[in-house]
Amino acid sequence: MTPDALKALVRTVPDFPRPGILFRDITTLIADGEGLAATVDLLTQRAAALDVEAIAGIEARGFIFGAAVAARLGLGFLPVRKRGKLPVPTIGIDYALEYGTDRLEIDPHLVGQGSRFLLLDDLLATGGTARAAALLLREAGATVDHAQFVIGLPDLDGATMLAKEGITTDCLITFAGH
Ligand SMILES: O=P(O)(O)OC[C@H]1O[C@H](OP(=O)(O)OP(=O)(O)O)[C@H](O)[C@@H]1O
Ligand SMILES: Nc1ncnc2[nH]cnc12
Repeated sequence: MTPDALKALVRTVPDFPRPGILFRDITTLIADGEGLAATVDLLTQRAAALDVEAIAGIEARGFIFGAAVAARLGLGFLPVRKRGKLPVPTIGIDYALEYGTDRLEIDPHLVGQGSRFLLLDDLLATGGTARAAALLLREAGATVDHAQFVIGLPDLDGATMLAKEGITTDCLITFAGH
């Protein structure tokens, strides 16, 4: 399946969760068996070319793809969770995204000193979420040089925000506009 065919499986919902946001919804993509398999195949091929030892996925949509790619590559998966979900002492970071603010938390004991993480999420918009996740992983001792996404919204410049942190960005498909 080509990236254009994957793009056609993403549903666009205007004015969600706020007026003016064009929400790029991956639930239609993952409901399609071929679409889901092709997405995980493409992410895995591209992740395999990177020198990484583990994958971190961002709650919630990053879990869907991150754990699948980690399993394919035989790597461990670390969930970067939203506030209050982890049952152990955490480190956390507040951040802003395209349509709000939130807090991410991790269990720092799951991060080995210097271990090389690939950050994986469904969508890159402003980059605020991915940047926060990378800073948190680094605070715990990880190296984070690469981030991978199914969808990129280049007009929101998330790749520039991540580049300023020394992080390369890879998106399977892109949508112009917000
Ligand atoms: O690049 P940014 O502007 O930071 O936006 C991208 C983030 O926004 C969405 O997550 P959301 O917080 O809506 O959470 P969800 O995965 O739980 O739906 C998306 O899954 C990314 O994590
Ligand atoms: N436009 C958008 N669609 C879906 N998820 C998003 N996360 C941030 N911006 C988004």
